Amino acid sequence: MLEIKKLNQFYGQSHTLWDLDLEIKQGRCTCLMGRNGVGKTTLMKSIMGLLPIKSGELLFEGKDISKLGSEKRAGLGIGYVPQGREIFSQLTVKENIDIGLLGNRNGLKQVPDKIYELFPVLKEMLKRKGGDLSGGQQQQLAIARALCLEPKLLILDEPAEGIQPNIVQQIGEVIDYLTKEEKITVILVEQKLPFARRHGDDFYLVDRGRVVANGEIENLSDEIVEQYLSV
Ligand SMILES: Nc1ncnc2c1ncn2[C@@H]1O[C@H](COP(=O)(O)OP(=O)(O)OP(=O)(O)O)[C@@H](O)[C@H]1O
Repeated sequence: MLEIKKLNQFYGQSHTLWDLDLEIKQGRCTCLMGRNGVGKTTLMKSIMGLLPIKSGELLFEGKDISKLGSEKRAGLGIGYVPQGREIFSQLTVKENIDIGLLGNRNGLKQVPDKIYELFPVLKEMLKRKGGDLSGGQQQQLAIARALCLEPKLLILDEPAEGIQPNIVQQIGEVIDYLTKEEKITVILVEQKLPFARRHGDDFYLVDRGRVVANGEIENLSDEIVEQYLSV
C-alpha cells in the first residue's frame, strides 16, 4: 500500500537517506528499526510530507504522493504520531482529540466511541489540559487524535519510548487491534526488540540511511540484531 523507490534525502550538504527502497504491506505492522541517528524519523517525515524529498518516488495506494503537502497526505488517510507527540499542552484532552477530526476525509464530526474504548483513561480526563497528562497518557492522546483521521496507514514514531510498562502494554494491544481487527496498516518506528517482535509482522532495518535487511519479523535473526542494533 506504500511503496518507496530510490528515496534520497539531505539536510543541507549532509546526505541522510540513500537510494532507499521500502514496501509496506496492507494490514500489517512493519517495524522500522535501527540505532539512534540512522534516519528513521527523517524517513517518516518524508513519507508524511513534512520534509520535501530530494529524489525518488513515494506511491501510496499506487498514487504518486511525493509532490503533495502533509495536509493532503493526511487527507488521503496517512496518520502520523511524531516522536515528541506534539500535543497541545494548553488545550484540553477533548480539544486535542477533536483536532484530529479536522483532517477526516469522510466528514466525521464526532469522535467515535471506539476511540474511548481503546483509551478509557482519556474519557476520564476530557477536561484536563493536555500538558497535565503523564508521558504515557500524552502518547495515548496523540494516537487517539491520529485515529480520528480514520487512517488507512498509521505511522507511530517510537510510541513506547520513555513510557511506563503498563501503558506500553496497552499501546501494544491497540496496535494489535488496529492491524488484526481494523486492518489498518501500521509503520512502527521502534528500537526495542521485544516490543517489535511482539507486535510487528515485517521489519526494515536501517543503518546510516540505507536499508540493510528486511523481511518477516520472525526472520530478524540474532546475527542481524547483533550487527545493526546492539550498542
Ligand atoms: N533538522 C535537521 N538538520 C540537520 N540534520 C538533522 C536534522 N534532523 C536530523 N538530522 C540528522 O540526520 C540524521 C538522521 O536523523 P533522524 O532523526 O532521522 O534519525 P533517527 O534514526 O530517527 O534517530 P533517533 O532514533 O535518535 O530518533 C542524524 O545524523 C541527525 O543528526
